[in-house]
Amino acid sequence: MSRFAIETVGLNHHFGSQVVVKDLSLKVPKGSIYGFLGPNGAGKTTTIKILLNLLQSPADTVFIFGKELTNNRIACLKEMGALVEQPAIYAHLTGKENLINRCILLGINKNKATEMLALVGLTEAANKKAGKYSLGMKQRLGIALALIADPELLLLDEPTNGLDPNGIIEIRNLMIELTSKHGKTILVSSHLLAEIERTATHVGIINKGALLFQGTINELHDLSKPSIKIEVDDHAAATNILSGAGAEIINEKEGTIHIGYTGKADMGNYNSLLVKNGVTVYTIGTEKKDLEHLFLDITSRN
Ligand SMILES: Nc1ncnc2c1ncn2[C@@H]1O[C@H](COP(=O)(O)OP(=O)(O)OP(=O)(O)O)[C@@H](O)[C@H]1O
Repeated sequence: MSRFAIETVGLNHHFGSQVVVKDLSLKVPKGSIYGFLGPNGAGKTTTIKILLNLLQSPADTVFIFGKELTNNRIACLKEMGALVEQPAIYAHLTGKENLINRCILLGINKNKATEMLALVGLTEAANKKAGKYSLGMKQRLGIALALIADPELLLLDEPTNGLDPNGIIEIRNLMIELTSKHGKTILVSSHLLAEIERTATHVGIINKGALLFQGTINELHDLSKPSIKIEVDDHAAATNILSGAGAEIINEKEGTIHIGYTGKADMGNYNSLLVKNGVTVYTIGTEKKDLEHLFLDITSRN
């Protein structure tokens, strides 16, 4: 059995002469929340549509739980639930009726509707017309619809787009619950790293259809080069002393200096050197580039 819920092997896709997905090899581990990141137009939605077989792919390029997609279309689709673009919701029906409707279509026991409403936190709004739902509630109903046939894998295309901070937190918590309590695997796309940084266990970053980074969220964190931030009473004197000692000055202003990190021992040495030379050190510590900047750095490379 494959340890990946999704694996693509050198996947390509083009619209006319525009190459939209370029030699893409995704590896989405089972049980992960995989943040599929990239700026607008990077090729995320196109990739998700390929995974769902809504767009064609060549044989032996897409594998869902180890099964080749084009030869096992139905078996693969049974493993997947998806929310791509707007959820297909009947506005004149209640949330519950929307779910019951889907149960009837799929030949699933209607009780599943109540279970799904509870899972996505819509029990109290079950009998309200879906057209009157807030955007966040509509997204949650969309996720409930995607989950109704109990798929192992959920593909969510920018599910927090347009939501307020509360709505974002609700979707975030729902994703964590679905993986931790229900053993699902989730691929969630976003153009904002900050939005999925706290939930994703793994990250794939694409731009112009090409994969620029793939790994765990910790591996992404490790990529950001740390610096040492020092707060002092006299930054001009401190800068002289530090550069004289060979430190790489990254920037300095109003009592704060950033220098390149070269190890813990050096940090101690810089501290005593400053103190010995009459500079008061208020704080000294390491600081990492925040992930949003790292994301911008990575995506501006190609
Ligand atoms: N049906 C289509 N026909 C022609 N070009 C398309 C089609 N669908 C998408 N594209 C183009 O493919 C590129 C990738 O689009 P895609 O929607 O996959 O990007 P995305 O990463 O999901 O972006 P966004 O975050 O804006 O949704 C874009 O340049 C887009 O204009």
